[in-house]
Amino acid sequence: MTAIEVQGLTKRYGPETVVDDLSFTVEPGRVTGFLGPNGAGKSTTIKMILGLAAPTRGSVTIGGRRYDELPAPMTEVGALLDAGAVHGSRKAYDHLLALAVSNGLPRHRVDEVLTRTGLEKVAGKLAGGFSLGMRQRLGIAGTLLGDPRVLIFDEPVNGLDAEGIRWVRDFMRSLAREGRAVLVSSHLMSEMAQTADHLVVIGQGRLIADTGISEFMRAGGDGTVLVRTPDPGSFTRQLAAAGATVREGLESALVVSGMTSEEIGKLAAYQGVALSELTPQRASLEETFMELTKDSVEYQGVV
Ligand SMILES: Nc1ncnc2c1ncn2[C@@H]1O[C@H](COP(=O)(O)OP(=O)(O)OP(=O)(O)O)[C@@H](O)[C@H]1O
Repeated sequence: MTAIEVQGLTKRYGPETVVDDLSFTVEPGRVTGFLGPNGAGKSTTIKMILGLAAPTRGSVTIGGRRYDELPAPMTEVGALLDAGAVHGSRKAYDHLLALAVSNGLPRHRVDEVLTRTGLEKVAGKLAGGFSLGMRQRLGIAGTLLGDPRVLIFDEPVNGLDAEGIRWVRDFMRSLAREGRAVLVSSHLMSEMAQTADHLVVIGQGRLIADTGISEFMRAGGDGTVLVRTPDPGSFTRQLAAAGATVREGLESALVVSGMTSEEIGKLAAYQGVALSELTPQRASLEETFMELTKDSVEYQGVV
């Protein structure tokens, strides 16, 4: 069953339409990256999924029901919007216990989620003394208390160091491997490249792309092929005769468009030309993302 279904979702604040007729689904068993530049409407969408903001139009359901129709929300969806939202004067264990008890969840879940997030040794310490990475783990532990099938994380790696980022990434992937639906928002494509299986990209509240990560990577190819050969001059003429367009790249490399790497390889073999490199060029994911969203960035930098 589709875990999260967003249909025609629209949110206006006064005259501003911050989420504009957005439709997408979040499926179980994969990490869906929810990407968009700052101000694109990601947080507002997540708030509507969680019933924290009312849609102006459209609907969003979790497992077929609106959030406010879920009898025990924490057993169906876990969400972390702001890892800082923890009482600093509470011990990690007590923070989780309070959450569990107030939601009618059994105490043993507290120990289970502490172990799962590697916090068992610091369970008795005050959350106020935690590093950002530890607070993030504590926040994630809280989302797991009800063992939900759907998890939502809003910019979970913001401000974390490399080790913290790696931990969060691996953790999201392990949750998806268990068959859970994981929705993770980010304004950084590079974060998503290593975490997400699927991407939903928005800009100015509108859907820009809803695609598998590998399709997104393929779309990033700009279609050129980098070729190196000891005699670039004569191979350039042969390529041009075969219909390709060739320009000179760095260090006498040839940047060829209009032919695939396979066709170029065959031509070289046919002509008896030695190649020392034959590499299809791809724009980086970050470049593809910037290109896709450039028209929808709220405030363009002025150079
Ligand atoms: N309660 C509100 N009242 C008025 N405008 C709001 C409100 N909440 C958000 N907005 C506006 O809606 C737009 C989208 O904000 P939102 O926080 O959803 O974007 P975002 O994609 O999550 O970006 P960020 O990563 O910067 O949080 C912004 O222009 C923001 O100023």
